[in-house]
Amino acid sequence: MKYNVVIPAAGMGKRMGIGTNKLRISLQDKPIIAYTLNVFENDPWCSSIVLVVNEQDRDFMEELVRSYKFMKVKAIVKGGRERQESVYEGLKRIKEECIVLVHDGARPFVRIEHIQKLVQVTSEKSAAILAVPVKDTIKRAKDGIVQETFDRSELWSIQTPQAFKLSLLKEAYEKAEMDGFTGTDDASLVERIGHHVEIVEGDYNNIKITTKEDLYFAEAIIKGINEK
Ligand SMILES: Nc1ccn([C@@H]2O[C@H](COP(=O)(O)OP(=O)(O)OP(=O)(O)O)[C@@H](O)[C@H]2O)c(=O)n1
Ligand SMILES: C[C@](O)(CO)[C@H](O)COP(=O)(O)O
Repeated sequence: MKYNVVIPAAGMGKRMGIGTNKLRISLQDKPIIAYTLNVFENDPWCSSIVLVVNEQDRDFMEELVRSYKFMKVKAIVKGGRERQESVYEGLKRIKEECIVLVHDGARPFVRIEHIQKLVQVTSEKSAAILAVPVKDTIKRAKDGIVQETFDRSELWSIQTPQAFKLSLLKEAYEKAEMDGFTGTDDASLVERIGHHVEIVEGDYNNIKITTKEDLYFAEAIIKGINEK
């Protein structure tokens, strides 16, 4: 079963606070983005990768793709100001109907078995996302006062990849642009045009590297993988 993937990597890593794109940070001598690309390069189901970058990082990313021999990277595309714009630019490069995945460059530890499970579900249902059950109790608060406590058994922490039939995702992106809607993930754009999105359970190691403490978790995950 084949798919193409768009990898948004054009962020500025503001919450990391190092003044440069966090995806350039090395974990054990390899940049974060190289871990992410490596997963898809090694998945036989992945046909091609569209990598979305910002102009400041273009030379770095091109050199990285060359030196690590990421042969599946077929296009390196200029991103936008928000993640949603970057993904949209990437999607425009994929023309033929297919299953398309969107995966954050900042999630380097996704596993091939979960990607393939996601693709299988998408081939039947057209839209599916990786997620893990929420472990904390989640409350909604206003001005520091709790308003409600959610039923945790219904809550999921949403990850990427998120997978869709290409025409469905493009329709959702076009509609969002027309309506000026911004979501924090790709599935929310598909949900709002009335399409069901399936949850596929992944694992807790598929973290998004967002803030400095995530770098410690990332090192621990790499150590754990190497010890297996
Ligand atoms: N304009 C943007 C913003 C984000 N991303 C990418 O989307 C993914 C998830 O975004 P996030 O973790 O929020 O990354 P940043 O935007 O870099 O971080 P911050 O929000 O802290 O600035 C990352 O791989 C990031 O590079 C992107 O391609 N284009
Ligand atoms: C898409 C996402 O990974 C889902 O968890 C996430 O929402 C993208 O990044 P964010 O900027 O931290 O929301």
